[in-house]
Amino acid sequence: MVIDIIGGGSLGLLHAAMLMRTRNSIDSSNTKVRMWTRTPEQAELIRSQGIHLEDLDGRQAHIYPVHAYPLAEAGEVLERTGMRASSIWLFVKQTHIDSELLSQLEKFPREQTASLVCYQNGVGHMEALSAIWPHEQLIWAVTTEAAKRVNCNEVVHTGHGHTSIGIWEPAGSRTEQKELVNSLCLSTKKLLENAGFQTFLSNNIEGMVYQKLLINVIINPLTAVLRIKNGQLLLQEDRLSLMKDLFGEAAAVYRAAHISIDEEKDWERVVQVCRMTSSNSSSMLQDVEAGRRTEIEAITGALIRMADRYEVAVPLHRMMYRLILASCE
Ligand SMILES: NC(=O)C1=CN([C@@H]2O[C@H](COP(=O)(O)OP(=O)(O)OC[C@H]3O[C@@H](n4cnc5c(N)ncnc54)[C@H](OP(=O)(O)O)[C@@H]3O)[C@@H](O)[C@H]2O)C=CC1
Ligand SMILES: CC(C)(CO)C(=O)C(=O)O
Repeated sequence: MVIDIIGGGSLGLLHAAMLMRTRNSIDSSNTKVRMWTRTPEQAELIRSQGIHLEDLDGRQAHIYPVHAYPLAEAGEVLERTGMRASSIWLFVKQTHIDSELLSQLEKFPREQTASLVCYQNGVGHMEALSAIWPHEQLIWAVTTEAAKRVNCNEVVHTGHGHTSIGIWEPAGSRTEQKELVNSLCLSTKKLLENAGFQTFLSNNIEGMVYQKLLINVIINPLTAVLRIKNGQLLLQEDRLSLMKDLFGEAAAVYRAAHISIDEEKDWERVVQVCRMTSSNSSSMLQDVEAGRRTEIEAITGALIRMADRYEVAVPLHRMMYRLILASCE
């Protein structure tokens, strides 16, 4: 089986390296990994030098060889090798999902039953992706693993978490092909577990998405504005009190929108993720530092839109939203 990884950023490089490392050591199955990057330069670098992975204990691994190509050349490359895709894992940001990427994904040579595993934080992307992919084959992956790309072929695993996967069912739709869906989810879980990622199957994946959103609306903008690592949020009373206030506003929105929330457990989860990913720079901080567009629209923006719909006041989240917009070039 071939796994096609789209996006050679922090999480994409981490997953490619961990999947390949498994294959090179214990996995006797025939799993192969192909990487698809935005630029030909990154693909060339990965092909010629492989990927360097620093794991959580500081151990280094050099993964070589790695098949890597620019996504724009997928049609040509796959026609030449005669291998169509069956499991595509998408590691781009919400901000990268534009009409060009959607069209490249739609044209990606693949089996009829191919799944698209989507790792994005925030909400909104599944609706966009369902326009070009059968929703029963769209797998939602919600992860608290953390990674930081240090250059185009080097990545550090900065935090251990867990990954929940499940099928996206848009409101009012029904999943017809239950057997196919189950086997796609099970095979994805097995691949992740073999690679060392703690993974759960969820039949309430939307609930997990909102649980994760609650974590991201607090950690991401705060770390990006304060320019600190996740663990540093817990080291000072003023930061903790800001986190609690942001949590309180978000909880009020969830209650108004009838999204399940357990205030004690969900708050503990936010603190736990800060601890488990303490040395990570959140993905939003990585964007702000690199002068890239952030995912604020899909994270805090989504919460604010929900708050507007249910007429709940969220002044602090509005301020975080404005501060992030103001801190980007
Ligand atoms: N980093 C983390 O610890 C975590 C991240 N997440 C979420 O996972 C998702 C990915 O995050 P992360 O890995 O940090 O993001 P990065 O910004 O590090 O990586 C995104 C990658 O996508 C590539 N890309 C963009 N457009 C295309 C395209 N058209 N074709 C091919 N590749 C493309 C970018 O290429 P280029 O570099 O050339 O621009 C970049 O390498 C986000 O939604 C994030 O919120 C979730 C949990 C933790
Ligand atoms: C889990 C966490 C908070 C790790 O930093 C993340 O989701 C992110 O950075 O976007």
